[in-house]
Amino acid sequence: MVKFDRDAVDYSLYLVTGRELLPEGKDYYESLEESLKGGVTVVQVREKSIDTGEFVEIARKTKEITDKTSVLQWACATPPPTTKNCTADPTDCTGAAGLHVGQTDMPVDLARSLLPKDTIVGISVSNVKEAQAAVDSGLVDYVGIGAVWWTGSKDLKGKLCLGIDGVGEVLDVLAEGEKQKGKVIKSVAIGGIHLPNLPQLLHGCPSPKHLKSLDGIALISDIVGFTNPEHAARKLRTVLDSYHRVRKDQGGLHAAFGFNACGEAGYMKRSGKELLEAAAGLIAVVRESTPLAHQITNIVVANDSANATLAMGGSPIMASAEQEVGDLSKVISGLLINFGTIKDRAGMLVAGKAANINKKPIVFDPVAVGATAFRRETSKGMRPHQNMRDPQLTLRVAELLQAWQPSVIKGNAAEIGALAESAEVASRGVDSVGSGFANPAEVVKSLARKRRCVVALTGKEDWVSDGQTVVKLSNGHEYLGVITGSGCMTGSAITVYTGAASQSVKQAYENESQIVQGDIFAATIAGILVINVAAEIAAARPDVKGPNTFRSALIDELYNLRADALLERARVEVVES
Ligand SMILES: Nc1ncnc2c1ncn2[C@@H]1O[C@H](COP(=O)(O)OP(=O)(O)O)[C@@H](O)[C@H]1O
Ligand SMILES: Cc1ncsc1CCOP(=O)(O)O
Repeated sequence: MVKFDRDAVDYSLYLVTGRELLPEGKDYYESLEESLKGGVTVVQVREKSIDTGEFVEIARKTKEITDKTSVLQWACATPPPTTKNCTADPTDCTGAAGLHVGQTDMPVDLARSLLPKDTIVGISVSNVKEAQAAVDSGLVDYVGIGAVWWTGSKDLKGKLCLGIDGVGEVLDVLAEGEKQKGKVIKSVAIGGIHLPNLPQLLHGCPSPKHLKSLDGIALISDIVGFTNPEHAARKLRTVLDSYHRVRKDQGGLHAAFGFNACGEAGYMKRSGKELLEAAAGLIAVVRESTPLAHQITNIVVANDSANATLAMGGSPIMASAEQEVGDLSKVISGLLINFGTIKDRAGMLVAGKAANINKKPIVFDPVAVGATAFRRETSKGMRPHQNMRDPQLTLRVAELLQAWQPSVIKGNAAEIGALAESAEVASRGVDSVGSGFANPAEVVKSLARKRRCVVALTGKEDWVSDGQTVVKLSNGHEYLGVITGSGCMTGSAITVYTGAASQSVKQAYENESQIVQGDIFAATIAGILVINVAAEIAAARPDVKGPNTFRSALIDELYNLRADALLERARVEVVES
């Protein structure tokens, strides 16, 4: 048996066996050896429908193979060996280092009483209640949290998929347990995890309250299902290793968010002046790179948003058909998803997923999200639908924020209030009413932490946070409040600027695990400032007599705007960092 320290087990890439998923002609033991070469760190023998004798034989042979490496192997409690040649302890007859039990398998207290002292015991949990029971038992070393997403590898028996938010909630239960009992419970996520959605999981999984992260991922099909499992495991390893490297390099909250605000140097606190300089610097980047801003927006503002995008130096493409947005995603710089008239739900879901996979920033503008239950539910997420098999159907009904990870959420007070589940600010249709939040800095900061993205709250003053720093921006003109679509244009501007920021950093600092790169925070500030400073200049023009002439002048001034004007006029105040 491989010697191991129970507390120092490397759970990072946990392979669950699934012989039924092997490609035709691929031998199980050959596949196993190859996946170990690719960097698997734990193997669990999972056999659900064979006799005990066969189970024991497979588990023993598997162990012979893992024993040639430093990888640990454990057995699965099902089927429990019951033949007279075996004790009821599956690890005893297979030599496994650990035992994994499901909720309907051998109870953990019984397993513990049968097992040698040093055996590792893990249990599957699919909700907060089961996680709490695992903590309360004080008997488990780790939990398998899942299913995260729909999977064909296990009958979920009607249980809800957790989604990334659900994984975070479970991790918070473990973190609370650790605080109270002083016992660390390790965790792996499982179910529907594949190479393309791994960065999304890693980005979103730190728990919202305690920022506790996963210790690893467990998979069947994304390793076993390939003819070259070594290559499959190696690719997963690259993402995992890069994630851990970034966390180590950058430390703290920002690394947990996965945003690379400052390149390899990691997160740096910046003054208002530094942030303004970074934002103003992006004006030239936009003009030089003409970022392609894909916008799924509403019929009311589409024309103004497209013209504003061009005037800023971007290139707009308004496209919402679900059949084309995936393809488009490969060539765009950034994506805007504007709720607006909320008709293109399928397009929004497909485009967002594709943008995450292609590492393009997504700006989410939840227009009037508080106005109707339909909008609220569409933005927030109804997990049951994620169980549905047909991916198209899943995409049509699954909810946006469960389906993809935004880089920026931008909204007025009513919209941000609705997403933050605050009753402080009411909405009237698409507008916000009342005097706003008593503490807007706290609102944007906590929503940024909860949603793991930059949050911008617009209005007379704008508040922007990346979950750590909060800035207040005090430019603009009241005319912006009396033309339609100024908020939507701000969304387009943020898309242009985040797109440019992300694409400009790509060559310089490649990181496999990050969902998006670039100075998303400064780019969000830039997008807001560009609209507001151009508005001030436009409103002061002698030819501007009211909202309609202002609207045309605004496009002109966006076209004429130079970095100097931003540096001179913009008022950026760091209120918290
Ligand atoms: N009274 C105002 N004074 C200055 N700027 C404003 C004012 N109202 C809105 N803005 C600016 O106009 C843009 C749109 O904001 P807002 O009106 O909050 O969006 P929405 O159109 O989504 O309700 C933002 O850039 C914001 O800073
Ligand atoms: C065993 C198990 N438990 C929850 S989901 C699952 C199956 C995971 O398989 P895949 O990685 O192929 O989605």
